[in-house]
Amino acid sequence: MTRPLLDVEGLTKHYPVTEGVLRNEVGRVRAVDGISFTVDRGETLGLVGESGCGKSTAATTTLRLEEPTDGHVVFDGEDVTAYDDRALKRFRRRAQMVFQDPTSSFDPRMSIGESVAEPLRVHGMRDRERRRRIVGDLLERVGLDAADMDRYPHEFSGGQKQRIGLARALVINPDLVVADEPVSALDVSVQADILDLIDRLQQEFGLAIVVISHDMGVVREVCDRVAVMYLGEIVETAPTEKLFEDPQHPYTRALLGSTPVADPRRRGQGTKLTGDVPSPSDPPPGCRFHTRCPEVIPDEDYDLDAETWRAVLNLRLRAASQGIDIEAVRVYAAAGDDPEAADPEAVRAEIREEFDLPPTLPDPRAEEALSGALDRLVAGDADGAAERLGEAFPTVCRRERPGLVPDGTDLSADEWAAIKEFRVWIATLVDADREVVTDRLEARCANETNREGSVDRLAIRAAFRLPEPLSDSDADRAVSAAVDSLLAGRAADAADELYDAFGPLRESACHLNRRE
Ligand SMILES: Nc1ncnc2c1ncn2[C@@H]1O[C@H](COP(=O)(O)OP(=O)(O)OP(=O)(O)O)[C@@H](O)[C@H]1O
Repeated sequence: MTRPLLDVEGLTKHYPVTEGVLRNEVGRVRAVDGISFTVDRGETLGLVGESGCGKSTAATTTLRLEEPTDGHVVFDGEDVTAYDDRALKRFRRRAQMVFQDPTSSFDPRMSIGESVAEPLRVHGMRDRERRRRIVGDLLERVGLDAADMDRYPHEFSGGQKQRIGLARALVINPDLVVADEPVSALDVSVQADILDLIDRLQQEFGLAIVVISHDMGVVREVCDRVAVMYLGEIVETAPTEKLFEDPQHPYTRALLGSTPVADPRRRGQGTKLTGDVPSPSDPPPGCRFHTRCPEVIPDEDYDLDAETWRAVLNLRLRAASQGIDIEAVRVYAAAGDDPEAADPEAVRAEIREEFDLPPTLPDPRAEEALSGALDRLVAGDADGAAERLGEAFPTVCRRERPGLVPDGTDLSADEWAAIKEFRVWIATLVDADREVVTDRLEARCANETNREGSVDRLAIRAAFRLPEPLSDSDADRAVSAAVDSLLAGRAADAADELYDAFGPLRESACHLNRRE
């Protein structure tokens, strides 16, 4: 069977930002903003990215420890987002979470045997001796002693506690474990042991695991596939080796460039990440990474290298956010003399230096625009300067938001997004009988029916925004076959057709990789 255990599609979590006693909503933190990924049985997927990019929120909303704002989570053919309390309790048996800090995740008054056995008790196993047998066996499997079960958390080291945390997650035989930064609170000396243990347990128990980490080294060690997150979005997914050998997204390259690598041949590969992650309550337009991207695409009319273009855009961004304190620059340029009398040329030079801009840009048209903007800045017209820079230095990276496109196909980002939505919708019907499939299909396609009022191929294509034909002929064939199966009420076949054709594909979201 090729269907994944977990199919997450368009998952979104926005936290409201409120103000005043009436708690009026004045904004939203877009912690997770429409991410999609799959996890196969027995597979380890890494979710990697800098702090604050939404990894933990992705985990807690996938497991419905928090309610998602939007999107679907399909687990073994069931829509987790539609579960009632009972179904959710069943799901919690099958999908477990391991937290970063092993110390705070244990009750200091409970022996670790009681802690590990707690999920068994909660889920109804009353026989104490049986619980102790299971716990003893598991403690041994994670490298501790069965006799340790009568000891208390403070008697164990951080690494041992993380082993106990893993035992507790495994005690009710889950199919999926989500481990949030499983080693980042541990001494470097024991991190490798815990990663080895995760690897071993994954094989022994045939688990699907999602490992969340900010550390590329950790995901490389244990993951089969990796999804890279930036500011609430997934920007690239790829099998681990491919991701490290040939990263497609500039953010992945920058993350790799910021990770110390043991292999001297790979040292210095990529560029270091600079600047802070922008706030998820006001993410940049277009590609969210464009404000920091070392490879941000230059306007084609200019002849400027990547570094200079980055420097010009940094000035543009700072000017737009009113972040240039021209009075302070004047004080600096005056070097102890009256700032009001500071030489405008020296002030301009100071700004250029601050932004790593050369004294003259090599492209005359770009130089003209830049010096015009600098003149306005020096004259105290910050708005005019920002406007001039905004007009003169456009980039597609700011103008258009790139969606994920799969490698090796001609699909557009919109087509690929539509296929994933179609697939996850079908995935919730694989166990349904024909009438149910037909009813659901009719409801979904109600606005698209043909003249006779019935659902046909075109109606399904229209309802799921699947153009006919798709830009990629193989993809079109697979989608057509799935549509036919669906019309015949065979949802399981339709799902298989789509998962077979679009198994975990390599994807990335960057204008650089876009086919014209
Ligand atoms: N309950 C909440 N209310 C408002 N904002 C939140 C809430 N929880 C998380 N956030 C914000 O959502 C964003 C994503 O947070 P999240 O913890 O998911 O990121 P992360 O990648 O796991 O980071 P870290 O590794 O630091 O935990 C952050 O900006 C965070 O401040």
